[in-house]
Order: sequence, then structure tokens, then C-alpha cells
Amino acid sequence: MNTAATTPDVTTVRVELGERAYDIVIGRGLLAAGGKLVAERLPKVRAAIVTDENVGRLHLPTLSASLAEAGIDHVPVIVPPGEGSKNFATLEQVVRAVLAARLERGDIVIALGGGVIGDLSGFASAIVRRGMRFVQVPTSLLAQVDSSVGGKTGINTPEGKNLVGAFHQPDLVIADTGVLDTLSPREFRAGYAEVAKYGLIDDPDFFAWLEANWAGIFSGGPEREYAVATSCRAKAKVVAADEHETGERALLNLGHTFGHALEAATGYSQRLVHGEGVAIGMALAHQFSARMNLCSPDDGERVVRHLKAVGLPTTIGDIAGDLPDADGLMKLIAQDKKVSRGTLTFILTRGIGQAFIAKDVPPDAVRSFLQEKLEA
Ligand SMILES: NC(=O)c1ccc[n+]([C@@H]2O[C@H](COP(=O)([O-])OP(=O)(O)OC[C@H]3O[C@@H](n4cnc5c(N)ncnc54)[C@H](O)[C@@H]3O)[C@@H](O)[C@H]2O)c1
Ligand SMILES: O=C(O)C(=O)C[C@@H](O)[C@H](O)[C@H](O)COP(=O)(O)O
Ligand SMILES: [Zn+2]
Repeated sequence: MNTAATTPDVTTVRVELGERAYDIVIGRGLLAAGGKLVAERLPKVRAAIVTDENVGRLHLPTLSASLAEAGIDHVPVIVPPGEGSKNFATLEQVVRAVLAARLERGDIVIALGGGVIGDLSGFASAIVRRGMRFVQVPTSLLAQVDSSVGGKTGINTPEGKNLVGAFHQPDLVIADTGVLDTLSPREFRAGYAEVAKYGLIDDPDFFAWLEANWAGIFSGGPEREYAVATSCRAKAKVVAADEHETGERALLNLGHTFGHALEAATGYSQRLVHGEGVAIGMALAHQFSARMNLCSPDDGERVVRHLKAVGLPTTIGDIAGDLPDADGLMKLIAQDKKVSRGTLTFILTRGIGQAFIAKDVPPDAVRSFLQEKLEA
């Protein structure tokens, strides 16, 4: 069970994981209270703040001042922005900087940034001294609604997305919804794909609410806090029930089997950022489900209509430049972590909000579906 306590300014969602339970604190302007929130829960720690050049320029001074005010000694570790930083070289940079600062096992790594920074520095915190404490300060919409929660950390390799990593839960998540005001429209849209995902998995009412209210999320109205908190509650519930993805957590992978293959195929570059891959992947998952007579084609059309309305890509053809052929994409899909004894698992659907885990999906059906989509 997850509990949530709401005040006018701050919403707290608890991730119920026994002795590793933690709070997600959500509200506008929380960055300046970051030091206090950390000190209340983790007294007398030192910290490394890992961030990227963009977020560091915009938001590091506020967090740094608030840590100093709370008496938390800290060092910044700044890496290049973008998916390309989820690699061994940047992991080494972060690990070495944390060691050089002589942080102890009980000290903290703070991820100040989007999902790239969270995944990268979370993995560093999992392996330095066999596991340090970790605080997520997510600054992208995607990180606030998804990647900062649940403890999946890791890096990419040319073979595939997130293939090297560890489950390592944070001790605290501080989501200041105000910092999203500086996010580019493209990155905001990309993060929105993961918000829509929660509706499509098992909450058709939330999807319908999003269809009616998405503009308020983008413009920074109260809809934004509601969408972040609803997404965090949905994710916290799944993570509490299945922390290590032995079962239902795989539902959070809706759209990701296709999406991750497309991200690898585009070299983890700006040609396709993660949330865009997820948007295309969710459209494909609904269309493939209709092809397999699991849901109505109308469901796929509704998903595409909404994702397009917010400006997200929905087809493979929306990706600029060359892509591998269907066999090349199938090779990438075969590296998916849901593959078991060589058979493919996809998250498919019986309709809006009715996703399910489909094992033993016939590869020939996927290949011919992809062939058709590549030619469209
Ligand atoms: N661990 C998980 O459960 C999980 C879940 C979803 C996604 N992910 C991972 O998250 C990554 C994608 O995260 P992302 O979309 O946040 O990408 P990102 O971290 O690359 O951030 C996107 C861009 O926005 C910039 N940015 C971030 N916050 C900003 C702000 N407030 N103002 C201005 N610019 C800002 C960054 O510098 C970057 O250029 C992928 O690697 C994906 O695999 C992990
Ligand atoms: O937390 C999860 O579980 C998810 O699947 C969330 C996804 O949005 C996220 O992209 C995750 O990193 C994908 O996990 P992976 O195990 O397929 O790498
Ligand atoms: Zn994702």
C-alpha cells in the first residue's frame, strides 16, 4: 500500500518498500528547500551533486545554496548533457569524482537533472563502496514522473538500452515542478509520453483526463502538479508490489520494446530522445495489438490522435534519416531484457488502459509488422 499526504503546496507520495521506503516530495519551488529536506532525513551527510551542463547552469546555484544553508558540505560533478552520457566513460568520470571527494558509504550522491543524470549517477551510487546513499532531484518532466522513482539505474551500450545497471532505490526524491519552466518544449513533450503511458497501462479515466487537460500541464497550471503526483502514485504502487520486475512491473515497459530498439538504432542521439521513442513505441504497441485482434484499431487511432495533438512523433517515418531494416530492428529487439529463453515478451493491450504482459510473441508477426511500418 502507498500513502499520500497532501497540503496546499506540497504533495508527498510514499514508496512503500519496507526498510527502504522513501518519500517523493512534489511542489513548485522545492529546490530552494532541498538542503532542509535532505538534512531532515539524512543528517550529517556530505554530498556529490551530479548534474549536466544545461541543468548545472540553470539550477545548480539554487540547490548548492540550499545545501550550504543546511550545513551540507558538497562537491559538484558536471557531465555533458544527453543520452550519450549514459556510457562507461562518463560513469567512470562520476565514480572517480565521488571517490576523489572522499565521500563515505553513508554519504550521498544527488542526481540533479533528467533521467540521464538519474540513471547514470544512481548507478554510480550503487557501485561506489558497494552502495552509497542516493537522492534524486529530477528536473525534467520525464524524470519527475518516471525515472526518479523505482530504483532502475544504468547505462547503455551499443548492443542496447540500459543493458548494464543495478536496482538501487533512492532515499528521497525532490520534484520541484517549477524547474520544468526552463525545459525545452521538445523535452517537455518527450516526458509527457511517459505521463500518457500511465493512463494507457491501467487508468483509462486518467487518459481521458489527459486528453482534456494536457494544455494545463504544459502551461504550468495546477494540472501539472496533479499529473506528476498521479504518475508518481501509479509508479510507486507498481514498484512497491514488484520492485525487481519479476512480474507486473514489466507493464511500465509499455512502448519500450519498440522504443528502445529505435533509440539504439539512432545511436542514442538527438535524432530520437527516449520519450519520443516511447511515444512511437506506444502507438506501435496499440497497432500491433489490433493486428493480433487483441483490441480495436480505433484504440490505436485514439492513442495516435492524442500523442499527435501534443506534438509527439507516432510513426517510424517521423524519425529523420536512415534506419536499419526489419531484420536489423529485430536483432535489437532480441536484446530486450524481457526476453526469456529466447522468446519475445511485449506489453500489448486489449484497449485503452488495458495493457497486459504478452509472452511468446511470434517474432515473424513482429518482423512483418515492422517491415510494413518501415515501408509506410
Ligand atoms: N530509471 C528509470 O526508471 C527510467 C524511466 C524512464 C526513463 N529513463 C531514462 O531517462 C532518460 C531520459 O531522461 P530525460 O528525458 O529526462 O533526458 P535527459 O536527462 O537527457 O534530459 C533532457 C534534456 O533536458 C535538459 N534538462 C533537464 N532538465 C532541465 C531543466 N529543468 N531545464 C532545462 N533543461 C533541462 C537536459 O540537460 C537534457 O539536455 C533515458 O536514458 C531513459 O532511458 C529511466
Ligand atoms: O521503471 C520501470 O520499470 C520502467 O520500465 C520505466 C521505463 O519508463 C524506463 O524507461 C525504464 O528505464 C525501462 O526499463 P528497462 O528495464 O526496459 O531498461
Ligand atoms: Zn521509459
